[in-house]
Amino acid sequence: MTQNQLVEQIRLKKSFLAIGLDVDLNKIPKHLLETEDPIFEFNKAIIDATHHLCVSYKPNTAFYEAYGLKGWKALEKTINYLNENYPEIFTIADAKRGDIGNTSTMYAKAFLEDLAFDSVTVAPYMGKDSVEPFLAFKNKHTILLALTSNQGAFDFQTKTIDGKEVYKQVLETSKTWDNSENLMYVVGATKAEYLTDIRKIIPNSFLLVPGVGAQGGSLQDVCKYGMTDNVGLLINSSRGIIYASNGTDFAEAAAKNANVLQQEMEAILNSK
Ligand SMILES: O=c1ccn([C@@H]2O[C@H](COP(=O)(O)O)[C@@H](O)[C@H]2O)c(=O)[nH]1
Repeated sequence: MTQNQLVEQIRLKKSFLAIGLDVDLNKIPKHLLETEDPIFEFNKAIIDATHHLCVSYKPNTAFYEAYGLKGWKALEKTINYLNENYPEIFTIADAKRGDIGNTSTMYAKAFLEDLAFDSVTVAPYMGKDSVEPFLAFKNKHTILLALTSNQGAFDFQTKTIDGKEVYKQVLETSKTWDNSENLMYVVGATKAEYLTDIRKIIPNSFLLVPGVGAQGGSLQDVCKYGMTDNVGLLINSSRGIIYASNGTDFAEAAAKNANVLQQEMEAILNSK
């Protein structure tokens, strides 16, 4: 999917919501555990109930890898279900990969070619030759960790080296890499006050913004400081939506919570 197609979907649905599919078998409704593939059944019900309210789904691969082969199969079924039934949805494999070049190429093939996600999250720590293999995939997107939502972001990302914060160096340097037009960036909703500075460096790039909901980030603040003429934001909420209920009404309850965020987004878009 191209970025223009993503913007079209945002305008059509009046939503820039990315729903996180972080499936924990200890948290899903008990009746699903009796089915052959509880993770997929959970995802399918959530997707069918919420697809009209969001433009993206973001499975965090940790929640699938933790269940071994069964988890990986459920991830494959989930992305195939999305690509077959809702091809207009922008899909994100939140895998946070990155390694020496030939290994990165294999990671990129796994998520962008074999599983056919639209995008994958990548850590910038190993630099240019670890990220460019992901950027080489046409009409696919590499979402680089810039300033993350967790407390540990202050350990390295905000530290100053040679007079500039590390996260700013990540943003500036990554713009010089081959196929950098395929880059998007992760910026945590809990760091909204940094967005003014971030937008000075990457005025038009799409940002994936996790941290609204369970982590306490503010949608209003993120939009105030980070929104562009093309919206430029994908706001992620995972636990706050998918675990709205652990009863038989779980999908309906998830849709209710997603609807609250979509309505807020619509109001913000209408006010621009
Ligand atoms: O800086 C980051 C980068 C990634 N994440 C991931 O996003 C979701 C957030 O889930 P919530 O339940 O809405 O808190 C999860 O998959 C994280 O691993 C992040 O939170 N912060």
